[in-house]
Amino acid sequence: MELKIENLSKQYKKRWAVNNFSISIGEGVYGLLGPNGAGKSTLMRMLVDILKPTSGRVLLDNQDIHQMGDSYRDVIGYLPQNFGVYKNFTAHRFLLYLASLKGISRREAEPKIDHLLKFVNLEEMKSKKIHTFSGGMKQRLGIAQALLNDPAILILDEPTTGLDPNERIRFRNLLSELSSNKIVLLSTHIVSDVEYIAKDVIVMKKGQLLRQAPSAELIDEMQGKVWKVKVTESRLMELKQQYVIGNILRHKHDVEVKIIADEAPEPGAISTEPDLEDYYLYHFGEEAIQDGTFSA
Ligand SMILES: Nc1ncnc2c1ncn2[C@@H]1O[C@H](COP(=O)(O)OP(=O)(O)OP(=O)(O)O)[C@@H](O)[C@H]1O
Repeated sequence: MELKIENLSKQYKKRWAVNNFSISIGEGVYGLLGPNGAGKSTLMRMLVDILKPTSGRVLLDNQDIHQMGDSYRDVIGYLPQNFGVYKNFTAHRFLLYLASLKGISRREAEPKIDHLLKFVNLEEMKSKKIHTFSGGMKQRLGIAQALLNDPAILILDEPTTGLDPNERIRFRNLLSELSSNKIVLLSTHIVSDVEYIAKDVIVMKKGQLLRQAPSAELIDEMQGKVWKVKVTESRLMELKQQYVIGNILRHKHDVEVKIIADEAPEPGAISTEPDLEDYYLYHFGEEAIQDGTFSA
């Protein structure tokens, strides 16, 4: 199975939300990474064929998805970013309702719903109303609804929003269980969501593709660009004006700071092992800090 995006663009008035974007993905988990406004949601909405591209096309095994119509919708599962749920429905009734919208009969849906609720660890919530659910539970219910038609392609728009660290880990494990014979594309601006589980990280900047590569390859590009220095608070203030700063550790008498820079920022700077956050910081700098990329 191959999903091929060819020169896809979307223009809103004068702004290009997605600009000449081309990638090709096969089975496995792919992480679409980029700051707020990079164009991730717009790209995903075109991928599920609910938004018409200004130009370009998407092919599934060489067939144009727009021309495939319902036969494409049958193989797609989608979790939109603002996943509205019917608060007064129980989890069971909600899934039954969505199954009927997807053309699945009640007889077929009932065992599937039980299976999915078990899979997303919501068995005990089956008869509970959705307004009693935590953010993480709602997201997991969102995954369950996206899986109702046993889709071969799963598109998840910021699925970890609002999840606490435990729920995040549970969610990641759930995804890696799913991915063996599916194409799973998930968008996020949280680096740690995709660092370990994604086959490839697809980095998006201002509507364009910056890179598609395994995270190890992106990390490797950062060798020799990540530094640790110990400085005073006042020197730190100066460094902040000049460099992209990573983690700051405050000790009793000094401050240990991670700096992303092509060359040693200070005479005593020690070169350290990079990670994917460093790659992201290198390319998105302050933007990454402001949009909460490192808050998780
Ligand atoms: N319906 C619309 N009309 C006009 N501009 C839009 C519309 N939808 C998105 N945009 C603009 O297109 C750009 C890309 O938005 P998009 O929502 O795709 O980004 P994103 O990477 O998903 O960011 P976020 O994580 O904040 O949702 C933004 O500048 C946004 O303001």
